[in-house]
Amino acid sequence: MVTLSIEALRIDLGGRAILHGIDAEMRSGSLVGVIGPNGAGKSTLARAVTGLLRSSSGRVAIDGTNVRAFSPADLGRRIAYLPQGQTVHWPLTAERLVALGRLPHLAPFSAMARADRDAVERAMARADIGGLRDRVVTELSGGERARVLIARALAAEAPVLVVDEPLAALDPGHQLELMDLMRAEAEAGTLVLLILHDLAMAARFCDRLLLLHQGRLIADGDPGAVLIPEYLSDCYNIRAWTGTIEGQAVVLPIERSSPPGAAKLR
Ligand SMILES: Nc1ncnc2c1ncn2[C@@H]1O[C@H](COP(=O)(O)OP(=O)(O)OP(=O)(O)O)[C@@H](O)[C@H]1O
Repeated sequence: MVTLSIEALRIDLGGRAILHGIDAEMRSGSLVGVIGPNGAGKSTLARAVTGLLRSSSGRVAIDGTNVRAFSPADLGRRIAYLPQGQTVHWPLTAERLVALGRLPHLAPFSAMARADRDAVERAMARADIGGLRDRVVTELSGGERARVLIARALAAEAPVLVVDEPLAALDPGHQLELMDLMRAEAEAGTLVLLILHDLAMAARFCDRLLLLHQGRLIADGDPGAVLIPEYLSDCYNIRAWTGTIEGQAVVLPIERSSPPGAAKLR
């Protein structure tokens, strides 16, 4: 069981505040979605959680220890991170790329042990990329490569998994498969922090949503409590239909709504 605490976190970049005093606590076994419009600070939060950014004040801690206090390998065993829109420049096979996910577990210059090879196999099976094993990743389609990168993150078998907008390159079937996989990871005990633009997927699969807007945490709670007309209008400038179809939550943007106080164009 791990506890990830974001405590009064403030991040400044380029001389301005990007995140303003974010507070949230999360535990193993949950699928937490981070949503918010472009530029809200979602990726910045992911980079702070994974120890890549120094906070101006406040901190992110795992079980009480500041993430910035861990060595890279120690932190890599605790948090697996798949950044947004990752590109792969080296012509590695998919299997070799997934194996890179085991690096935090290896002593310098040492070969993978049986346990590492087993973890790579498990990750490839969970991401359903066994058929791509020997393919060169630079020759894969965008969606195939995205699934290989998910497998690399899974191979770390870290208790915390942070994935930044993984759905963009995937077709609808693979989007549902990926969300099922993230759900299964959470049910198996991982704390999954998932940055998402797709509000319907967020509503349907996440246990909890953090809604960011202009670097502030506007709402934190059940999807039903966060995806309400007031927040959707204030943060995204949209009016949306929310409801259920065949028992599944659906959020369907209908039209742009005017920002508060703005004159209507029509
Ligand atoms: N290194 C940087 N220096 C200055 N400003 C930055 C830097 N990185 C990000 N920002 C700014 O911080 C704000 C938040 O960026 P961030 O990437 O966290 O947003 P986001 O919510 O992930 O957006 P998107 O949905 O578009 O990916 C943006 O205004 C961005 O321009």
